[in-house]
Amino acid sequence: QAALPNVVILATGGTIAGAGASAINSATYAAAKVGVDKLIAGLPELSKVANVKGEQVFQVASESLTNDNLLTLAKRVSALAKQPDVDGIVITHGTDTVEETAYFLTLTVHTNKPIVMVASMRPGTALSADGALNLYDAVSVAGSKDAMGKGVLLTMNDSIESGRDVSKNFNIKPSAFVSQWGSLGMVVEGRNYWFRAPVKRHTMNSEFDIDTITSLPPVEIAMGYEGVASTAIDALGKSGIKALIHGGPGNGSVADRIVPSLQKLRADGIVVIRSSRVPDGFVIRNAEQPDDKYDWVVAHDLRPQKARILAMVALTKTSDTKELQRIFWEY
Ligand SMILES: NC(=O)C[C@H](N)C(=O)O
Repeated sequence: QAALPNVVILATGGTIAGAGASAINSATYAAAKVGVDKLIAGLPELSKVANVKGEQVFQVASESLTNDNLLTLAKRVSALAKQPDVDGIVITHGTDTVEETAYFLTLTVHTNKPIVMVASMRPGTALSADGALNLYDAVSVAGSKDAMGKGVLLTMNDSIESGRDVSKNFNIKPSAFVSQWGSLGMVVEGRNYWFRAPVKRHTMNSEFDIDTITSLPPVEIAMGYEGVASTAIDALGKSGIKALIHGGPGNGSVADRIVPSLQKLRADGIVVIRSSRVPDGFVIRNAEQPDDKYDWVVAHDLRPQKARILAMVALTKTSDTKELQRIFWEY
């Protein structure tokens, strides 16, 4: 229909494509079972808001996605966004790592067209399944002119979240996704209500471009906790990584006994990035640890898993720690 926007749904699996043995199975089910054509056929309401086409990119639970999957997906999104007959793109995804993929696309895809991630906490076979409405909302947001230029978005539970800020903060409830700086808006009955816009660099304003990225450097995460030993950090230091994210407690603090191991990594040319495992807040440079003296980078407000995504992308351009710190402030 000429009056409606053209939206492509890229399907990657997850619980939104999941199936359980019975309707009471809201938590026990197999993810990534239902194909995109069946998802679209099961939701005839989509044809009222957009001309929808589906493409099955992967069929996996999101905890099993790889760096290669990220590159494949982002390159496909970038190619579609360049097509004049595509107005918006929806990506169905598992909830476990959707925040990581959303941030990767935010950093690397150069487009103003809406890119909307969507997921569900319950499989479509369960009572009160949340996937159908979430998908309807995603398609309607992806087809909206007012969603352009706002970076990669996520629609879950009536909310429109920033792909940069959003995190999974609860592992069962449909209200699982929260952005510490607030939702961008809400989508209700196919209409968008906006309250904020992102200020960090994204999509069109990013210095990174998926069309020129062919591989991602290995970056790993080590957590901090009471009684932590240096075993994991020492082993990772010998594994060929280019950067290590330290997910420390509190303000991204680091146990005294771990500091020499992190200094050894830095002396060996590995970038050390100090982040916090606390869900909200941000890490301040030279508070807790002398980052200038040790030549460490701080992850600003990014949780360890998001800091890893930015580190991989940034390292495709530079390993200069001053530049990396600038990038962590700006994105
Ligand atoms: N709700 C979900 O989608 C969880 C699932 N493990 C996934 O991330 O694929």
